[in-house]
Amino acid sequence: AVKKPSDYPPGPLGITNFGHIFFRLSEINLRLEELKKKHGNIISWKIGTRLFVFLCDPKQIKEAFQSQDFADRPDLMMFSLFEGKPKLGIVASNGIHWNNSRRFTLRHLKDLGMGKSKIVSAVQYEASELVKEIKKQAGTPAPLPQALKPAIINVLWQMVASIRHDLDNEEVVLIDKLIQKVMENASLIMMQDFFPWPKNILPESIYNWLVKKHILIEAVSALESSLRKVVNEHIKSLDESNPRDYIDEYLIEMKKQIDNPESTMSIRDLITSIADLFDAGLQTTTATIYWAVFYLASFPEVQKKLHAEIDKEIPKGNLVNADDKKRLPYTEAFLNEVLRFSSLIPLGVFRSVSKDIKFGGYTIPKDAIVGMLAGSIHFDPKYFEFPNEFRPERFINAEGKFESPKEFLMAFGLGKRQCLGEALARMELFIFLTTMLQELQFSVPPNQTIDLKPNPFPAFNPPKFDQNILVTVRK
Ligand code: HEM
Repeated sequence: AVKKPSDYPPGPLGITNFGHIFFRLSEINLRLEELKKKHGNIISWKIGTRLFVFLCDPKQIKEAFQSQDFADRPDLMMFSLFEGKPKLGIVASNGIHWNNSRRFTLRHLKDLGMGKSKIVSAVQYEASELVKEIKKQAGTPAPLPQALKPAIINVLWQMVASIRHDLDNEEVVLIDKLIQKVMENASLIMMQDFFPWPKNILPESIYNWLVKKHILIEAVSALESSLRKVVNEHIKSLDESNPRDYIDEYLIEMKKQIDNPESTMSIRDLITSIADLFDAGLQTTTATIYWAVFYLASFPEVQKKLHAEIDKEIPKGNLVNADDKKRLPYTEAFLNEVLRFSSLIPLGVFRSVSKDIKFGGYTIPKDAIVGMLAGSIHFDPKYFEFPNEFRPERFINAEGKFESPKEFLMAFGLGKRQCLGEALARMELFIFLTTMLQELQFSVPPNQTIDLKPNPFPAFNPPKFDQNILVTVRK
């Protein structure tokens, strides 16, 4: 438990109890807006046994998140599916474990912009297969096809393990089903993170029953064993002179490092890193593509400009390449506006401080959980004019070129732990959406509406996925 120092940042008094947080977690953004008005740019808020500090000012967020002092992740179950200490993989690990896993993975992702990247080819292929699937529902109002998620999963599997499934193959969504199962129980996992005290007063079996521990254990061990199977197959078929993918490269590097006492590489770390890539890369990319399609349908004048730009630069029948972006400033502006307007991760991904830190005139105590109000900044007229309007033009400068206000658009976080998949995600969004727009038009079905409010979910803004959309094949 965190002690409150006398100069801790201002915030609501007392401890926010379980009932409040359990039922109102999805309204946490609204509550934070109120707190910001009342207390200023650095707020502290005790939720259960943990002290949260939320940063609201872009300059301060930048200063904090870029410094090593704020580079840790808190020790929360919600970040790491696999138990054990120290935490392995990328998302939940800290210190040398994090440093090594992040560096290795970034190196693997580095040549995404290049013409011959295997991952780019995989994205192009999945995009064209997906367009075929979407065409099947032309003329009939229906939700976007199930195939969208398998297409994104295939890209990740190609990169990690050179695996591809047909978009209607059940096996491809297995990994998604397992992650979903864990997510469905997110509030119970959070209860264990923030309200561990019942553990001390209840018999262990009753506590475990209450938090449905068996569901979590089952899902996590199924996930682990399916990833282990893939890794074992790679160990058997590895040809060191011809690495196929992320797993092969990891195995080769691990062997090279075998006598290095600083090495943190292990099969368990590899499996955790793969789970992290799926966990961090799947829901996020899928949800953003859904948002983009709902905006296209809702703002037809924007879609018209996109069609015009794409028809001129990369007409139907031409493969879209990662570096075509330069020739499509409006498309690039649209994608950035999608990221702003959806603000998928409105509070960032929590960080923590490993010692007491003096910051902004306050002390942020060791082990405090630090979030940032990215979503609120995205809708602040100080940083984005007419923030409630969907306006890709805001990112186009006087010369007609794309220009991003990098310091205010925080969709991928920033600093030391900035999204490691940002380049991959941006490339996927660009190729998927441009390929779709070459051939398709999206609209709101007659006499129906599309709700652009997110599905209520704590600290995550997914769209209402099941809404109908009308697809027309372009002539
Ligand atoms: C539109 C899609 C995506 C969004 C909006 C997004 C957003 C984010 C955000 C906000 C963070 C936290 C950064 C911070 O702490 O400052 C993050 C971290 C991360 N993301 Fe993404 N992400 C996306 C796609 C992806 C993809 C495709 C991958 C990889 C396959 C990925 C892998 C990761 C990893 C591994 C981390 C943890 C980095 C670390 O702790 O060092 N993300 N992402």
